[in-house]
Amino acid sequence: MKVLKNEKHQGYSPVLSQISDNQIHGDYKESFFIGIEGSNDTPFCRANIWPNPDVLSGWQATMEKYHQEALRVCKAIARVLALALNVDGDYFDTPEMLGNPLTFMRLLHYEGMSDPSKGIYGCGPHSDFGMMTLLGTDSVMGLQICKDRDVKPRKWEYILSIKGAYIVNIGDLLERWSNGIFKSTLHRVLGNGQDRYSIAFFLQPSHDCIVECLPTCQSENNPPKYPAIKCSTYLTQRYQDSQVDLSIYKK
Ligand SMILES: O=C(O)CCC(=O)C(=O)O
Ligand SMILES: [Fe+2]
Repeated sequence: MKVLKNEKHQGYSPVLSQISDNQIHGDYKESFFIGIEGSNDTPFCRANIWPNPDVLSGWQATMEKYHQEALRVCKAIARVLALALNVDGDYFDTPEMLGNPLTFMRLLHYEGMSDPSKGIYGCGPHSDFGMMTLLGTDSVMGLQICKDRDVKPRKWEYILSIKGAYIVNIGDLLERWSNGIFKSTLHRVLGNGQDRYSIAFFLQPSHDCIVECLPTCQSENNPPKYPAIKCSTYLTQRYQDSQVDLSIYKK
């Protein structure tokens, strides 16, 4: 499974290779990243790296099916979110918005014991960058959320995993779109010494989508809090900020 990752972060990432905002150590997790297939010069798209089918037969097809179904679920949730924001249910269903979404999937394995006082985490505190994340977890506790990131000291609450249910995290681009009506969820993962496995499916708008405050989320007394930004510009910046120098793994 340890197919080396490439510069576009596809494939396997070892423990300590990813770092969240304001963290000293990397995360105590290993992961396998599956992005969208594309030609090498398309930003955010690249041929995925798959394990040898002789070793894991049928794995690629299973992952591709999961990817397709997770996208279907996210698009259905996007319709509910649109109605909640007082725009048409199909508001996000345009080619510019969710027509060619930048969807990424990360299969995660956590290990070891976290110690937040020493900055040691399974996954350090962060919010996801995109529109929303569909998270499937096993029954090992670990995920915590902070409902109000501005209250200090921060209060962290465990999220129980419910068999057969997904956790949906609001991402930063949806916070921008909704002018802060939907707040992106600050979350982290603590290791408790047990192995923990999860699958995160990240939904991000189309590459050239301009994410700007929805007409229904602003008024004279409530002007847009964030400037309009192109999805790819925003994501490039956020991904660059969260990666440890990849060159150390290219031996
Ligand atoms: O594993 C989890 O429960 C959370 C994963 C996560 O937050 C992420 O990969 O962004
Ligand atoms: Fe996350």
